[in-house]
Amino acid sequence: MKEKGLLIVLSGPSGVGKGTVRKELFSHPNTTYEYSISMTTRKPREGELDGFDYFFKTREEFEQLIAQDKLLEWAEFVGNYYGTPVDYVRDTINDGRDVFLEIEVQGARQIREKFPEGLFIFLAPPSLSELQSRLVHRGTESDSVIANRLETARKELEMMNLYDYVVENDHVERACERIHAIVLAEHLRRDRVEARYKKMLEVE
Ligand SMILES: Nc1nc2c(ncn2[C@@H]2O[C@H](COP(=O)(O)OP(=O)(O)O)[C@@H](O)[C@H]2O)c(=O)[nH]1
Ligand SMILES: Nc1ncnc2c1ncn2[C@@H]1O[C@H](COP(=O)(O)OP(=O)(O)O)[C@@H](O)[C@H]1O
Repeated sequence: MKEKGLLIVLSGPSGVGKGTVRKELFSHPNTTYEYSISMTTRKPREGELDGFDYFFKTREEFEQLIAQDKLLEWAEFVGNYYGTPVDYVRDTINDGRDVFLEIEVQGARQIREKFPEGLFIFLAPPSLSELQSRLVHRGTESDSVIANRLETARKELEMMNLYDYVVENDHVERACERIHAIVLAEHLRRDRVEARYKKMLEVE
């Protein structure tokens, strides 16, 4: 039977740099993971494309996806729905390829419960003040949305201990190298466990 791919979940507070790190990871031709494009009811930002950055949906369409069980997880984050298409994730993993999700912490928690064999990586800011300054400098949200996201971020940081790894996003390239190293180590670990298990079965 074909060995399954890994489900890699990158999460962390808003503004920590998840999107930036993910784009950097996927800008390298040697990145072998497949990025799962999420569904959202958020309006596209300038330059964002449907089917590339997100699948942009109306609230009615999204609620229908929930009702039809088409989402591996979903969450309402600062007034909008976000969710992961279950078929894409299942088919890709079953085909032996690694899937990479970049999602907020409520969704990551749901996946941890449904799919504990996933690899959970928390992207952490160097400090809360650096997190605030990243949100302000990004300039995509109003002051009230930033205040709301920062308040949420404080609670999100408390969930760090539920993850397999914490990666500090001090420099984007360094954070990417750490993520690559973690995925590689996890593959080696799983291969070793698998080989050992097969060997034990042979002996008995
Ligand atoms: N639960 C969940 N969160 C998602 C999904 N896709 C994106 N997100 C998260 O939703 C949050 C808001 O995303 P977005 O509006 O693009 O803003 P930004 O990432 O803060 O620039 C971020 O924390 C994303 O990681 C998803 O499929 N499920
Ligand atoms: N390592 C880093 N050092 C400095 N700024 C960063 C770093 N990573 C991301 N940023 C900046 O922080 C802001 C938030 O990053 P973003 O990727 O949108 O965060 P998230 O997806 O977690 O909400 C952006 O302006 C981005 O350019």
